[in-house]
Amino acid sequence: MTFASLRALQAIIADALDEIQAAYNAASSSPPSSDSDRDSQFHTPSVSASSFVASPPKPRRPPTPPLLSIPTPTPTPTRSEFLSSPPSSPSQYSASFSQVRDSPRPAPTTLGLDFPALDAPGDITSPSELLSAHPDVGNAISRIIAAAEQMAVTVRPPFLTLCDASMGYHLPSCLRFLEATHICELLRAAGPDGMSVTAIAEKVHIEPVKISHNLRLLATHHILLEKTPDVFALNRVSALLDSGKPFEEVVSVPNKKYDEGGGAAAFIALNTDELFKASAYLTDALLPHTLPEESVIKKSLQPLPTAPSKNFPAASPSPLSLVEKTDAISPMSLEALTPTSLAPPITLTESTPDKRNRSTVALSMRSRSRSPSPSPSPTSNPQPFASSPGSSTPNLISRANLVRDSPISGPKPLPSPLMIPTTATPPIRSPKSPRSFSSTPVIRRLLSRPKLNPDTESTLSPRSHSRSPGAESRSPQSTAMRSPQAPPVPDLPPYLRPLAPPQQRQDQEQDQKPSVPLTAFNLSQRTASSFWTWLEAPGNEARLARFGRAMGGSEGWEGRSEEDLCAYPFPYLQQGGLVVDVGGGIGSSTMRLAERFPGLKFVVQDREAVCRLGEEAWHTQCPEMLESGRIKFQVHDFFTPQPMSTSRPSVFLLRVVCHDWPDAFARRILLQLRRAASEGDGSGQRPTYLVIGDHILPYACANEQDSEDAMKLDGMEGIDGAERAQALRGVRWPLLANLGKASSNAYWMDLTMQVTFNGQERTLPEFIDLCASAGWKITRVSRAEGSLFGHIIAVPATLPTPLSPSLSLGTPTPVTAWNFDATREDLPAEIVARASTPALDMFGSGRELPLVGLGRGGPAVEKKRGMWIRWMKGRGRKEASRAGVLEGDTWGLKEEGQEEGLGIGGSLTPPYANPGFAPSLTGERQGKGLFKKVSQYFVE
Ligand SMILES: C[S@@+](CC[C@H](N)C(=O)[O-])C[C@H]1O[C@@H](n2cnc3c(N)ncnc32)[C@H](O)[C@@H]1O
Repeated sequence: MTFASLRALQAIIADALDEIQAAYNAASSSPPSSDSDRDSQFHTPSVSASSFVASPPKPRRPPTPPLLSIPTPTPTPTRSEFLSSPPSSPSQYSASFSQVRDSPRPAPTTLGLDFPALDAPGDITSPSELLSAHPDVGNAISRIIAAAEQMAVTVRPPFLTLCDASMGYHLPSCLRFLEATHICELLRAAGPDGMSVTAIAEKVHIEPVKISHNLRLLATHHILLEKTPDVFALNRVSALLDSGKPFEEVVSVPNKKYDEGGGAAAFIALNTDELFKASAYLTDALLPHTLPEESVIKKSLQPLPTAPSKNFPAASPSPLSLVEKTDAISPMSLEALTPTSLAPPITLTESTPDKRNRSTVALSMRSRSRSPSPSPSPTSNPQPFASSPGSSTPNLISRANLVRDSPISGPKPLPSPLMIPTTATPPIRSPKSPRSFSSTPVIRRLLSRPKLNPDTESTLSPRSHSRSPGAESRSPQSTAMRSPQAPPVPDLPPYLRPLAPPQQRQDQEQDQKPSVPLTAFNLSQRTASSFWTWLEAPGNEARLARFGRAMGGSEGWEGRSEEDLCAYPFPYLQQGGLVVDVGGGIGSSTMRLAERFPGLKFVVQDREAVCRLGEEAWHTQCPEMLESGRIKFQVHDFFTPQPMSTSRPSVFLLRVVCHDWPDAFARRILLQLRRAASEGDGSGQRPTYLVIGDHILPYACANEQDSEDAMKLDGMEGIDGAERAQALRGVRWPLLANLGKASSNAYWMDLTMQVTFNGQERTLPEFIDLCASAGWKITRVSRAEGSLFGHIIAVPATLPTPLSPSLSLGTPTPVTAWNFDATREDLPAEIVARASTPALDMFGSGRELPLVGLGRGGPAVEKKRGMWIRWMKGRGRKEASRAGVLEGDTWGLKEEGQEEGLGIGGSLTPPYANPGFAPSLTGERQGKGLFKKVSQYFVE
């Protein structure tokens, strides 16, 4: 059957190619002049207003076609035949599959308009590029990608497939290198003949051999073009990373690199930087016992032990010794010596050059290492790997520190033009002796601070690690690193500059206790802050700005056709209707929609720092819309009630917001919108529509339950487009039901959400449940071709009853144990101490906690458990209700009089009734947030 399967895949590719070619041929006679012209050629189905309200189910899709007969194999072309002529058309096999084709395959005719070429930068406004975005073409493209990948994996030796998958991490690394060094700007200027690595090296001051190898990996993956040996050029893919600005300009004003253009470069830079690093910690975050608390950070702060140990067998050479033996510093040695993510990348963080003082970072490092400045207060800069407030410079690592015993051989690097001049010198700390966790200033501050929520908390970061007193004796290097007589620091190439000096880092580490890992992101950045807070921390300004721009770049997920825009209910809204873009970022979606729907008004809500950036961007790009008042930015926390006005909004838009949050939080956002929504009056006045823009994940296998009955059970009945959203168009044997590789983007994003936020992309049934739990009924679903990005439209439905205490009390607060700071005086001291660490901010993680000590903890554990129970019985319940931190079936209070679960969460079993388990572990959803985490402490 394997050959049959391979031939079927081959036929799928051939058919899809024929379809694309026919579309191009048809278009070449009258190239599309605009989206609407183009769409009309393809008879884009019109969308009626009624389709946005509950509609009867559509006819089911045709039954699965019968399995295919095995086609006759073709003779294999000889090598000379292959080289002298194109291989015979695979379409000759297609006849065998005509029975399963979705539509008749158009016969290829004379080539007219050509498909965009891979080997040259394309003009995204050309008819050829525009046509490639048409949904029908996009669908054919998806089938080609899915079939080609499946075919490749089928024929490839499994070991090599695994090698490819397991070492694919170098791809984002090299992409980041390409983007951060602004090589695309150089290559654009060089034109189609490309640029040699020697010439590139002169500009970026990185060894030519490193450049060529990094770029060749990208060329091997069709992201760049190696025109001739060691000469590289942009192609259709890498051209997207080009800012369009001169190289010198992006070097001297890197913060402005993303201000124009489509945002793709910002999106790729974001992905390949903080998000990529977070992913490396996915398993560590899920299996915390594989990475004992603190060790992850200690590992990065001290040389690896040379003595045999459980984690590092003696055979592993110390990275320091590696450094000593080499002239250059490898990323691995840096990783071993420093936290992985360290400071913002050099290309992002610095301010514009100070014309008065063009001293470089390296120069300032030199002077610092000769005469350290007095130690500032330990709490003066809570961002250990970021710039000091008021400083334009991130903390830096001294290359000399790393290789201080082995001076760098070879010519001294030239001052790099990528180096960002700075006027500020980061503070340097004098060594301090290790202190206990609770006596550190930051912990004292945390213990005494007022009520917090996850998005206002201070960053507690890697410097919080106390070093063990013996660390220094194990690490002679570390003593030298601290020496004020450290040798002069050579100039650093830009990609090294974000790294924090070991001396500074080690000193800072003594100030704080580390956080317990929260998400993979938290582990990777050594911060207990939420991603959003971290992004707003001093020193991350450029990352924050980049994030906003990156969201604009993510528009590529959405289709560009009229049909895709019709996914929105906007054409049916009254003139002057108000669209509230909730968590709208800097307003990238709003900008696109405002241009397309001039009769509507928009409010973009977000966090204060983001709104500020948004306003700046709009003032530059389209000030008239702001000035006319058609668009407004509004600082608003979406966990709190919507600001109410006399008229209710026509639409609440939540684009790529729900996926940032676990269910309990997403539900809270939706509930707030539901409370502010108009239900409509059934005659004329429309309800407030909720539009969710997120990926909608199909299963990777066929869903045998795709029957009408199953749809009913899943709540999909009456949802226009539900069927199409479940079963992808064009899928046929032997393709995966989700079109495999063609859909991988959505599944990458799913994992990105997990590692960064404990969030997730969702399947349609998951969306239906989520919406229903917050009083919304989904009425329509549509999905862009090729990306699985979907638009879900919902209307107000019955609110769940009883409303959660938080909502009925009107005190919706993001649910984390931080909230319990408010009640600290009532808590046992042990809970206070624990709850005051960021460890409790779980973002509602549903991950299972280790059953440490359960049932075998002896009297000590029993005593703790007793304390927990007493508190829960007494103040806990009352305070939880008052603070409104508990909600619904998993968080919420039981009705008065119900004793189960000590009144907390109907699904929880009292710990005393089942002493073998922590309270959270018997819950339907494994318990969340405070209860889960606090319970953990009581069984540890
Ligand atoms: C993934 S971005 C999406 C931005 C925008 N919707 C878009 O598609 O371009 C999520 C946004 O949620 C915002 N956000 C996070 N927490 C928030 C909160 N509590 N209240 C309001 N906005 C918040 C972030 O600042 C960010 O801009």
